[in-house]
Amino acid sequence: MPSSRPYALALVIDDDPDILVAAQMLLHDLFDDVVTAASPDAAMASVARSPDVILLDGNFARGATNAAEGFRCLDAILATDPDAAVVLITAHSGVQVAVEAMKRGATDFVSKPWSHDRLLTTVRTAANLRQSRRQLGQGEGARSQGAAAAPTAAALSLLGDSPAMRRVHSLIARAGPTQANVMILGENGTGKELVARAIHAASRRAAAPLVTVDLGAVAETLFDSELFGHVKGAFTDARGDSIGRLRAADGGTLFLDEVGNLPLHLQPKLLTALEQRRVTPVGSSRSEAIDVRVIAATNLDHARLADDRVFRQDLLFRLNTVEIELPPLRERREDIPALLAHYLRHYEQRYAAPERALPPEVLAALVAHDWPGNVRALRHAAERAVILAPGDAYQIDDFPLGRGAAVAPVVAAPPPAPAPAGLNLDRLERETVEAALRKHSYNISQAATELGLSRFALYRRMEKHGL
Ligand SMILES: Nc1ncnc2c1ncn2[C@@H]1O[C@H](COP(=O)(O)OP(=O)(O)OP(=O)(O)O)[C@@H](O)[C@H]1O
Repeated sequence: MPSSRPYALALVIDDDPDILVAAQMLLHDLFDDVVTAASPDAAMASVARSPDVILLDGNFARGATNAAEGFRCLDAILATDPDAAVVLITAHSGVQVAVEAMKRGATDFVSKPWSHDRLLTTVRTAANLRQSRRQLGQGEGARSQGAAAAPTAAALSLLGDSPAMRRVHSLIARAGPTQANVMILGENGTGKELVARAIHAASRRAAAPLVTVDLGAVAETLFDSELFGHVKGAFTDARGDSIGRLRAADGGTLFLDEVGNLPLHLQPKLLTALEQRRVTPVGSSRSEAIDVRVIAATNLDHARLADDRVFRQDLLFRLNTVEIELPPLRERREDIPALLAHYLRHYEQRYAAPERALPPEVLAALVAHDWPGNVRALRHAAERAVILAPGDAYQIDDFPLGRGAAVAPVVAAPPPAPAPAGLNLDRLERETVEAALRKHSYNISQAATELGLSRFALYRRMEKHGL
């Protein structure tokens, strides 16, 4: 029976047994299997199993702080598997270590001690990136050729041939190679992050890192340190220097996800850093120059963004030199067949399931569905159908479209299958999550707040229930 966890394998390489146990427990919800290794040498056999993500400690020798061993291991991993998503663990390291790791091809970094949500978000982003690299067949070649080869490949992963998507592709092709800041607007799940990646890949910065900050997930109290970094001793937990996301993106692209969630009183700090192109780490008296191109994304619509009680217009002006709007899927239904075909084939291969037919009346009902969760929901629905479909052809009730969902009258959606006995708690959870999502029109941040969950925890539950 295929598992409902989103990823297959994580590898954690660290000489501290406590870290290995903690990471194993934490990652277990996301990965079918979490394997550990206490040294780089011991890890290489597991690297050959193509983990979705590799967490790698920088230092193994006693007292070492320059991450030399970690870098050697990173090089060896990328030589074996150029698509590997490696997240470097940078405890007590100087800020240069994180920068150097990203330059050498690490996907991201986390500092010890980590917050659980932060680690899970980083790991998940890294695993998704690996998945898209593999889907694109990108490897060392594409990464080092950077701007020349990557744009077409990255743009290819953005499916859809509707007039709206053609406009999006054309804007990516035109704005990508420039230095212009780009603002991407669209409901949750419409593909804003994919567009950000495609723009970065089409830019002259493609060989440098794309660093993401989810402004919906950064705690207000950690905002300064997360964005601008801190120096050792700046506050109680600051046991080493931390580079901060803006400097980590130096030379590359900074992706400000959910920028509309940034509280009004913190917006001037971001604006100042972007205007002056300098950041001052917490606890430091010296500012540092940064060279970043900014891509921002939000699910706020134009009207909300234009309201200066929600968003400072001077910050908006700095961010939206070019604006790319991703319409909801219900306004570009002609893209649905290609997306369905792609994700059904994708999950059939992933789960070694038979390639089933999609009868025209089922396709018609899926095209007529309103998809309030947009492409993300369609993708999850395809995965559930691949796992659950009993026959040779897909039926409409193999797809979890949600109670009360708008489905074409041609084929009425049957009521959802009753929950198996003994799983009532599961059913209640699903219904509650679904109700919160509908109440907030699939605005993930608002639904998460109402449910008392982090955005990440809500995503996990959506994935679990195929919402
Ligand atoms: N045009 C597309 N072609 C193929 N897959 C897509 C497309 N658009 C979105 N997806 C898939 O849908 C999912 C959600 O996309 P993405 O994370 O880019 O959306 P988002 O708008 O950034 O969402 P959120 O606002 O909730 O963070 C991803 O799995 C992505 O691969």
